[in-house]
Amino acid sequence: MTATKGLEGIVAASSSISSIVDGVLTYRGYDIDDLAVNASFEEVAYLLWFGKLPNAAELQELERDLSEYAPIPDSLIEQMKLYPPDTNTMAALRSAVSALALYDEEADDMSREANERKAIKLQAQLPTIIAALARIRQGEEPVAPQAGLSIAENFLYMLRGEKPEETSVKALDQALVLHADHELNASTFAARVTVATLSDIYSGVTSAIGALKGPLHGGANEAVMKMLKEIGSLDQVDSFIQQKLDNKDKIMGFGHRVYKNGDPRAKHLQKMSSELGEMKGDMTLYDMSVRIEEIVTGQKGLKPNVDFYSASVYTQLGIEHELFTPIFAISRVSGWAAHILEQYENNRIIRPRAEYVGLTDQKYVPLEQR
Ligand SMILES: CC(=O)SCCNC(=O)CCNC(=O)[C@H](O)C(C)(C)COP(=O)(O)OP(=O)(O)OC[C@H]1O[C@@H](n2cnc3c(N)ncnc32)[C@H](O)[C@@H]1OP(=O)(O)O
Ligand SMILES: O=C([O-])CC(=O)C(=O)O
Repeated sequence: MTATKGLEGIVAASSSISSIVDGVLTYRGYDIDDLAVNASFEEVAYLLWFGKLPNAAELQELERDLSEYAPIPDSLIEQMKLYPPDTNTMAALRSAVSALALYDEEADDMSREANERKAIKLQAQLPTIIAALARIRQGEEPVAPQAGLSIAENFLYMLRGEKPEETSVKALDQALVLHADHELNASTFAARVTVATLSDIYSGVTSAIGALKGPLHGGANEAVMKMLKEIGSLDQVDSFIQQKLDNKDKIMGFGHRVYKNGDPRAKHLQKMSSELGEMKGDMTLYDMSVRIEEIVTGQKGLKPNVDFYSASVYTQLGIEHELFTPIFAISRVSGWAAHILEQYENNRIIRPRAEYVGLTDQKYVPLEQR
């Protein structure tokens, strides 16, 4: 038995949700380039969960359910107020989502119907939790979700306490579409491993949030913004990046396990970053990002992934970097839930083997002789 480090190239599940073939990403057979410019995030969530695009009545019903489930229990808000003020937002989100299960009477109901309902509840409640965590951290009262708003609009509304302008809503909605699912990425795999024991959907999503938090995965978008802040200005980019490359440090937001010729989502985020910069009349972050890309791609052949330009996009939307990875979770919970439902439908416990490389033939030595 020989292990493959990082399971590279191992096909560990069959799935009909999303695919990456020759650098083309599709959700249920629809090219991400098509969905990114045409579909709303709610349509995409429906597509991932139910395998087809919704008709008008189906979409309306989903939007109504999302609005109905968006409020979170008052006692959960009180609990979140007790979290230490400087807590990492992903750690707080992980705890709050785990706690959410305690308030759901059907948390352990394993029927398909109940699990679909819980998928919609989780999708509806994650934005409410994240906006509440952000406001609590600022010393402000959480703003309750407003019925009838899209997920993107409601999130920005709950965050800011006032209705956002159309351009921001559109940009965030498109970013949510782009992040919704991605085959067997680390957090989705974590979710599938967890629920393959027939544990509940909340356990699966809590595991996934833990996996998404790391800087090699979803946490990279926050790391990119920290790097841009540390660099500070366009004229500092060359020396900063060169030093990192010389030290063999990783440049966050670059590289990918599957895409070697570029992440198809990155170009949409780059375009958005440029457009938002132009609208704000400040191209600094965009120009810095483009220069970083020129150097890293030029010298290492590494291309930006989905996390690279999302950092400047979210900053241009006035969002603080502590919320970048949680926003990724707002989108990706749609994909996690789709994979969890798929795993339950055709389940077998996920239990691979390990190649043992430790000591052998050891004999027990009594404590007093050690
Ligand atoms: C949503 C997402 O999860 S997208 C990914 C987000 N993560 C990041 O942006 C973090 C930075 N990137 C990385 O750490 C990696 O590219 C990963 C984790 C995305 C993929 O990892 P792997 O498939 O294991 O690639 P691996 O680390 O083996 O990289 C291959 C080579 O490229 C180098 N490399 C990969 N990414 C980078 C990078 N961002 N900066 C500098 N060098 C890099 C590696 O050091 C390695 O070099 P070597 O062969 O000389 O040792
Ligand atoms: O697929 C991966 O390994 C990481 C990624 O891009 C994602 O989860 O969107």
